[in-house]
Amino acid sequence: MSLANGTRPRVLLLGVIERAQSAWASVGEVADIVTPKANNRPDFIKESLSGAFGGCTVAYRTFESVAVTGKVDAELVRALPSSLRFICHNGAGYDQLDIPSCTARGIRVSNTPSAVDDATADIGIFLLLGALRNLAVSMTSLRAGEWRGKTLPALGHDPQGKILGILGMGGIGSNMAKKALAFGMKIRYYNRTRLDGSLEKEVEAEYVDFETLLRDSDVLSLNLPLNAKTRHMISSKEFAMMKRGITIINTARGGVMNEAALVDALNSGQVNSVGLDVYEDEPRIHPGLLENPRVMLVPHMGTWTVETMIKMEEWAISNVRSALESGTLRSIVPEQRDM
Ligand SMILES: O=CC(=O)O
Repeated sequence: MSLANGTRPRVLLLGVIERAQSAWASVGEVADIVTPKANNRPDFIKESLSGAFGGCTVAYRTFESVAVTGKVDAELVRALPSSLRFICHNGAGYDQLDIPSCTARGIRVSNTPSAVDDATADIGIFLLLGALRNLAVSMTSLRAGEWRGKTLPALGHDPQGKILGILGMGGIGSNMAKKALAFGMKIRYYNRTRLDGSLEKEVEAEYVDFETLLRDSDVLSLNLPLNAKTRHMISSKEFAMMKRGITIINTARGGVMNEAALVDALNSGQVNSVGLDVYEDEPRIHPGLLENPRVMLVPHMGTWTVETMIKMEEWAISNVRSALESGTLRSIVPEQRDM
């Protein structure tokens, strides 16, 4: 493939391709791959402004590349080469990217929506069962040679017959609903838009308003994207409306829930137990969560499986190919659908 002026297209690689080597090699056949030398944001910005990435039309980025570039915010977007037209993000959640800034610069962004559904819902179910059973402490005490611990852990709870409230019924939420049905849970959900009747039937879920979801749920699972509207959607006021002793699962993004308010709600007993894969300021974790035996913690590993990693990388790479070959994206983010 060559551009009108006879040169090969250039693709900027931000992060590492872990598994989908052959799919990535197919990009290398048609484009020159450029990788930054910088390993921190100031150096990356300097390198970019020096013209090192000039001519790149497409960038592929991973969630972890934020450690080098920082967030793709207005400042970073300004520093990117003026040739850049597409950013193909490997991940479902794209809150690391400031979409309005990308749109203003004419940069289209894609994510990898349904590729993550199974693995994320699986870790959601793992956290749900683990939090209901208070397994965090006994798993740690066993490894410390103390069997069930110095004091007996509190008895856990069964999922059967409990109401699982799903906040955000997209691909992950509905996948989780189907899996929770196998554990005998009753599903309620709240979503910006109600599912169509057949999908609602398939997941056997009852649509309720936000407040009813908070009031009725025995377990609440957060499955919605983080954006300006959803930041701190669950905070002190919402905890106060919940059933006393609720269990909360978050595999979405930490910022959807106010972590300091969560610690208070755990300390007061309003929230009985929590299962978390995501945190407000990763990799920092609120000490009140680390100290609390009723908190089950996983370090953002919802999609951390060989199969899902391959699916996600291949999906993101298919966006790179599509951008190079036809100037379109397979899965542009919803905010840019009209672009
Ligand atoms: O957190 C994982 C993802 O957004 O894909």
